[in-house]
Amino acid sequence: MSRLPKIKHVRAFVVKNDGTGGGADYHDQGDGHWIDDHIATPMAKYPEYRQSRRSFGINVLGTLVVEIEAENGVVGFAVTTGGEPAAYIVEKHLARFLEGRDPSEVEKIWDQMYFSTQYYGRKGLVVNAISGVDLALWDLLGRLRQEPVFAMLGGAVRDELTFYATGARPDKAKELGFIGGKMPLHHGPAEGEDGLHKNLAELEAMRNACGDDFWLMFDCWMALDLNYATRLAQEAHKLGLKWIEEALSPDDYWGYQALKKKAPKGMLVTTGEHEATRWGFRMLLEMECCDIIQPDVGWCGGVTELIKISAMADAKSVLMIPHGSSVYSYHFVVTRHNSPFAEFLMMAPGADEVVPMFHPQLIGEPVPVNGRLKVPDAPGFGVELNRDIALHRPYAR
Ligand SMILES: C[C@H](O)[C@H](O)CC(=O)C(=O)O
Ligand SMILES: [Mg+2]
Repeated sequence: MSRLPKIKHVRAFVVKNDGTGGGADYHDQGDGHWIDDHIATPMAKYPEYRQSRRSFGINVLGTLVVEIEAENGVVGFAVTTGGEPAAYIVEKHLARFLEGRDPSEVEKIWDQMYFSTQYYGRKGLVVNAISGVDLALWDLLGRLRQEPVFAMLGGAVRDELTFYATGARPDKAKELGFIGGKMPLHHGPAEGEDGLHKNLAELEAMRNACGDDFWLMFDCWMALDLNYATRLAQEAHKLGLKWIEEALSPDDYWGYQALKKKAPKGMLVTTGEHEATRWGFRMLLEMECCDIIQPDVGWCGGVTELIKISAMADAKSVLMIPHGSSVYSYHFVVTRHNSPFAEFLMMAPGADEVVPMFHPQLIGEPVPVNGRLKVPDAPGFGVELNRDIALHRPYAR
């Protein structure tokens, strides 16, 4: 019988971007930021949506903040994306499966959240909302038990995390001590041979700047077709590209299966950032679609689901390197042998300095120094919600 206080209240907030950065909705940045500068996307076949991802609405959702308060006043929280529609789902649908319940019932609560929404959910926004609640629940549990989340997950298997950086300046990432640099792909199939050559020229410039041993990767953000991805992989292999990421639509399991067979020997095929749940990842793993899966713990179903996804990958000797998600990833990665390094998203506009990934929403968000980080051992995820930001609760009950 658990001695924990019961859950009293679940609250969902949205955050107005005050212009200092998108926080969990990291694509919600101002003009001139590298993350919105002519990046290849599935929408780039329409010239009017090619230059900026904000032009087609990449930032419409915004951040979701979930708070879960226990009867003794202790509050756990999490931030992810999903904004107002996710806040609606949390308050109007999911909260009922938590309020009045024992916070240690993570499995039962997850199961009820997922199967009660399955008829309109399964992936995307609804699983984002479930992930936010699940992360807030793990944060609350950690605070009630006075343990960091990584300890509740079985404990750290290494002393510190090692990071690669995602951003437009791998040369700067190298100077800052990262083990590799993942570059956004700037040109997709609609920009033809000229675009392909520009992509390769950028890679070559970074290879020359970074030297032969530094990892360089391309993030293709679902923008390519199989033919283009295969050509890019073959040409980029000559320049030592380590992996080609999310080249195709997340729904095209067959395409990924073919790409993995066609990619040059030694080049890794990675994907999964926009995949969700154990069932989605089972498809990627059983169809042998990739060498590394990249679930985002704030989108794939939270920690409770990532435990299952990670175990499946481990059994198949596939690495699991989560996408972004700051502390929510770090607490998981440090506990798993098949997650030997982590991603750090460079949120400085020029990708040339290390700033907190979810700024300004978290207080105490740790950042890598010299490409390394010891995961803080404060209770829960070890961060606090910045209450100076404009929080708004649209569906208060
Ligand atoms: C750089 C990518 O287009 C995207 O914004 C981030 C991402 O996919 C990743 O960090 O991985
Ligand atoms: Mg990516």
